[in-house]
Amino acid sequence: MEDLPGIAITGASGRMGQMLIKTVVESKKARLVGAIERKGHDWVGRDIGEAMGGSALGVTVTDEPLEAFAKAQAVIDFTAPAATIEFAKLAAQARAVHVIGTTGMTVEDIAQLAPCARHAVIVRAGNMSLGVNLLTQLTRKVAEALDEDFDIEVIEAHHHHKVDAPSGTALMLGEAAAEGRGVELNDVADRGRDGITGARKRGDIGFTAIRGGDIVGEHDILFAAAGERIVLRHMATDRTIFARGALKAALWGQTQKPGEYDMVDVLGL
Ligand SMILES: NC(=O)C1=CN([C@@H]2O[C@H](COP(=O)(O)OP(=O)(O)OC[C@H]3O[C@@H](n4cnc5c(N)ncnc54)[C@H](OP(=O)(O)O)[C@@H]3O)[C@@H](O)[C@H]2O)C=CC1
Ligand SMILES: O=C(O)C1=N[C@H](C(=O)O)C[C@H](O)C1
Repeated sequence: MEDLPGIAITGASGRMGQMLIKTVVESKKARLVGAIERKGHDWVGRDIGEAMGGSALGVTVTDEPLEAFAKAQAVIDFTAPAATIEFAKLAAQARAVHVIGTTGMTVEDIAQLAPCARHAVIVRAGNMSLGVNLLTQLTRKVAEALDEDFDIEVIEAHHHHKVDAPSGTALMLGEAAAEGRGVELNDVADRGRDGITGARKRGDIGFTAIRGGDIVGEHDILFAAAGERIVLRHMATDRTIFARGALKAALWGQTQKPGEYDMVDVLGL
């Protein structure tokens, strides 16, 4: 057991934080060594298992990330952009693999990860599931095969707590479609329509975000032309798919050189 890679989970009380803790505890390939919450959180100082309403797991929730990261071989982080940038610096200091599921990061945020990746492995993806990462490959292929007679729209739906839009997954799919077309997503993305928008611009890649109830995550890539439509779809019904992918990335990262990677690298797609 002591030989298994130790995993620390940030944002331990969050929807993904709790799912990750369960996934690591149930895994035979890793052990839970840290649970981190922010200063002032009422879980700090409590056993993480008990705080989650179950039996004790022998790991006390801490608000000292560096101490926790120093005991870990990997940090799995599904929190918020500002927190993730700070955690990246600390994970690099601790030479721990940093698996980042956090979405809503700007280009400037992402640029701040590069110096950290000189010292530690970073695996970052807007979606850690096998299905979505396979779908990015399919999206690229379909976009490559079709010309601009086919309008591309990415439509995503998530629960009403989600704070960022378009989702990280929608942006991954949009990037894949743009790559397939041989264009820069930034040049063609249409991210918000309201009022008199004018007719759709040929070659644009549109994004629509639906928010409601407890939808875990649904993504359609629509290729619409005169007289026909193709829809590629992924539907997540359980967050374990993201947690399992993140744990796989944490274990995969143990044997990699420092640098920035994504789930396509991890899954070998
Ligand atoms: N890549 C993927 O496969 C997936 C990515 N996600 C992404 O993961 C992230 C988290 O999602 P979810 O679990 O639903 O969100 P939650 O709001 O349930 O959890 C977020 C956690 O992060 C903590 N946190 C937020 N800001 C800070 C901070 N500045 N310092 C320390 N801790 C902080 C929160 O603490 P507090 O409650 O105190 O604010 C909370 O515990 C989102 O960006 C989401 O899009 C989600 C699912 C899959
Ligand atoms: O916030 C979520 O819940 C999810 N976020 C990720 C995203 O932004 O794409 C992944 C998944 O869809 C769930």
